[in-house]
Amino acid sequence: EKFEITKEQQDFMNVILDAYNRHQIPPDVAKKLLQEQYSAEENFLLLTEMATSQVQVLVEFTKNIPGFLSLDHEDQIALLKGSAVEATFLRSAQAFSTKMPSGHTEVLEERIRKSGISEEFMTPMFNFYKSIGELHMVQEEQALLTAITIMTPDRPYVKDQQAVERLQEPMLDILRKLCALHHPGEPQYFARLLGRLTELRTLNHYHAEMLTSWRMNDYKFTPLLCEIWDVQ
Ligand SMILES: CC(C)c1onc(-c2c(Cl)cccc2Cl)c1COc1ccc2cc(-c3cccc(C(=O)O)c3)sc2c1
Repeated sequence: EKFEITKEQQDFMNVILDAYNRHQIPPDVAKKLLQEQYSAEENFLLLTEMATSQVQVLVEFTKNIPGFLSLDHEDQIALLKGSAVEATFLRSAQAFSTKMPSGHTEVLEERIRKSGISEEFMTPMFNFYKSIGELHMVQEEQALLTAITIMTPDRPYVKDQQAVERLQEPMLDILRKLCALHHPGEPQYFARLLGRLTELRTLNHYHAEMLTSWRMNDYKFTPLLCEIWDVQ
């Protein structure tokens, strides 16, 4: 059956979902969103802490994606560096639409809007957050979409793209079946999810500009972010 999820696909899905739920931003870091001051510097520091913690979460989640650790080591790094911003956009978008307790969402939006990011990037960023929120993804879809984003074969410097494709394709097949299962009234839902992945790629470009303008204003990042984003 085209939409029947097989036993091994269900097992695979449970591994991804468990990893996705196990690795989260520590509550004390997320809680800080409510406590600290609202100056641009304070907001930037908080968001830097969130992004740094998020990258650590991303690395742990990625290591749990079946097959990732058997890839060429340099390709593992290339996939993480190539997907870090997109995965963080997905994760923070999901935090906006589902995870955050109500009230945190406005605080997070306020801090992002007042953290030295220029106006021109706010529109595409918050349009993306809105478009993710409107999808009402279930947890399995969120976890799988993040894993699929990480396992994108055509990232810069990936040598064995076929090996990455072989890991991404089975996840796309499970996602297609999950969409049919969880959104029976919307035959186009899977296509809409894939459309978000295309939108994510454009956000990479805006993010690179955000980094440049932060650096021009002498904002500092953590060593982990400098390494994964190739800055400084
Ligand atoms: C250095 C810093 C200023 C920065 O540079 N670019 C970006 C960025 C920005 Cl603005 C937007 C998208 C992507 C990136 Cl990369 C950032 C800040 O990134 C953030 C901002 C907010 C959140 C919320 C998270 C959140 C909440 C609850 C729960 C969870 C969870 O995973 O459980 C996550 S993560 C996270 C990471």
